[in-house]
Amino acid sequence: MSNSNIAVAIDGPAASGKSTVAKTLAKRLGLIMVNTGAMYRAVAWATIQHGVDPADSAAVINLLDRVDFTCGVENNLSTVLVDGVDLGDALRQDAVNSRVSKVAAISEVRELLVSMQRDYLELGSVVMEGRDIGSVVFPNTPFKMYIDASEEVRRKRRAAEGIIDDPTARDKEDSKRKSSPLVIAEGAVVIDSSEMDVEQVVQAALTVLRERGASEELLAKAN
Ligand SMILES: Nc1ncnc2c1ncn2[C@@H]1O[C@H](COP(=O)(O)OP(=O)(O)O)[C@@H](O)[C@H]1O
Ligand SMILES: Nc1ccn([C@@H]2O[C@H](COP(=O)(O)OP(=O)(O)O)[C@@H](O)[C@H]2O)c(=O)n1
Repeated sequence: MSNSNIAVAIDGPAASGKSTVAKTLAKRLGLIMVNTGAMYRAVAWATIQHGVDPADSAAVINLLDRVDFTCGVENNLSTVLVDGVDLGDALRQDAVNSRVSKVAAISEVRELLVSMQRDYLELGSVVMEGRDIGSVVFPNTPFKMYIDASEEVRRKRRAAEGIIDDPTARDKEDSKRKSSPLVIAEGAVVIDSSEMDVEQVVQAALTVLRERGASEELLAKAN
């Protein structure tokens, strides 16, 4: 890593609880929380906006040159602007859910977004969540976790949010891609959150940081 900022990498399948834990951990430790799924969702959203078939790689790659994707931070949370607009909850809509795996399978899309994700470390220490953070974005960080939960629990958690999305169906579609599929990164600690509440998962994550040598100064903030 280029400076003393640290990266906490949190990966796992859809609706396993990654964003919830990443947000809580980042808030307690005063770190920037980066939601990388929102960036892939932003590209999927742009394909809708511009009438581009998300399965047409050449057309999606061409779109990357025509649309401006800007990542930033607001209140210690990552933001993504598409041609200057923060899309907020529109990124969680059904049409985005059904397109996002297709754009995420395109290597050029991943290269652009991975480079924007790495740039966050210039701004400060981060808790970053996604599918390939420990394996591709920050393979050298010691702070790696894979948050899992059973299919049944994940379906129930997403349904409780009132969102039309079958997280396990999207995972199956994601698993078909050749570049950067979801894997348990080398050295990642697996936390099965099926039977845990949010606080228990956060405590398990803090234990990983402690055991992997995070500074006392950082850990003291969590108390
Ligand atoms: N340990 C947990 N116990 C119960 N519900 C949880 C837990 N972690 C997350 N949730 C809930 O499950 C849903 C999905 O969590 P989220 O953090 O969005 O998952 P992901 O980022 O992995 O897709 C949210 O409604 C969240 O409040
Ligand atoms: N690092 C990442 C993050 C998300 N993604 C893609 O983006 C989609 C949406 O990610 P997300 O994190 O918003 O999804 P949820 O886990 O919230 O359902 C995933 O299904 C993947 O197709 C990815 O390929 N790599």
